[in-house]
Amino acid sequence: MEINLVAAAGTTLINPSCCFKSTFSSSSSSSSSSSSSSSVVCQSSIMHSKDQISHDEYQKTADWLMSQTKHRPQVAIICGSGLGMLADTLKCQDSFAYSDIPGFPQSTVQGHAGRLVFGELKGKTCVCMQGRFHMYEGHSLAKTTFPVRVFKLLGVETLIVTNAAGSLADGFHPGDIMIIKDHVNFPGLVGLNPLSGPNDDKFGPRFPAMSSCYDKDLRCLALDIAKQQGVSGFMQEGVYAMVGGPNFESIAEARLLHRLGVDAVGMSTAAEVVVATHCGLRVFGLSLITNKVVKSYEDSESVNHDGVLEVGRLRSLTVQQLVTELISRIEINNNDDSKNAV
Ligand SMILES: O=P(O)(O)O[C@@H]1C[C@H](O)[C@@H](CO)O1
Ligand code: HPA
Repeated sequence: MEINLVAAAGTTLINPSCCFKSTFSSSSSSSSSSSSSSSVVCQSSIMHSKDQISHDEYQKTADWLMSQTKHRPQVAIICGSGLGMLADTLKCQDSFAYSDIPGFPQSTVQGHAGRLVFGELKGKTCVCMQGRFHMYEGHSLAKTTFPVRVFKLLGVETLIVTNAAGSLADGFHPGDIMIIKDHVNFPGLVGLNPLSGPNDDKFGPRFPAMSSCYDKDLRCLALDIAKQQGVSGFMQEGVYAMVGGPNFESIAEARLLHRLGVDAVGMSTAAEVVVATHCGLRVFGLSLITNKVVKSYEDSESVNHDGVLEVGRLRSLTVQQLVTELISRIEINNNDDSKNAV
């Protein structure tokens, strides 16, 4: 399938205010003073002690979910912008609005429905986040990654992360699917890390290695599956960089990222993967390339979120078929962490 870059990426910037639901400020709604709203704005930039989440809080959410559904997931999927349809393939669904789940943050971005869906897929029990949390929404990094530790407590062994990303690599095109080989966690490099603060040894070590956080066997398996499904023509493998957003990159920033060896850039994923790797989850990651990042002052195109969502829709079936087949072939150890909670 050929994807028309110009049609897909569009040229009009959307008004960001229309993406924010009223739930954005609900955590501070008990006070209407300006200090309460500024505390929301500051959350993502500084690690406050109030950002710390105790083991009990993760456990309470996991216990609540286990009391509401009989599903005990082995695989968790986080859907990126425009990729929420991955949840629709689950059979025997139990689904929960994030607003009904104790302790869960709220999604505020268009293309992120804000539902947690449990169900069966090709003999595996899965849980799927239809919508993720980003630091630019004002969540602390601990909050953006909150579900990952809950998944661990539910007994999940494998985490599949998907995202929409802009490409920097010269041979990449909108509509390509990039298997994530590694990441550059820009917020983490300057100290904005979900693992900052006291380490919770029950989840993992103080200094976790990140040298093999994207499972090599799963990457090879995905490439094999792509070949079998006849889609290897637009499969890529590369390095994803997480930036804070919400603005897309300036040309100088794009050039910098390109020189650093980044293949695709987005505003999520790396923090989730750091937390998942810390607590011993096996990770597989996919970026759907939704646009080329503008690297030239002569280029008159610009990216916008509607264009990002549109490419998501155009490639949704391919991503769905690839992920479904991957899940069906994942080997499960059946470590029941929901019984032997960490
Ligand atoms: O949740 P992901 O990383 O897929 O979302 C990307 C980054 C921004 O949130 C948005 C920009 O269009 O898409
Ligand atoms: N930059 C950052 N995040 C993105 C992009 C981009 O070009 N496209 C989709 N998410």
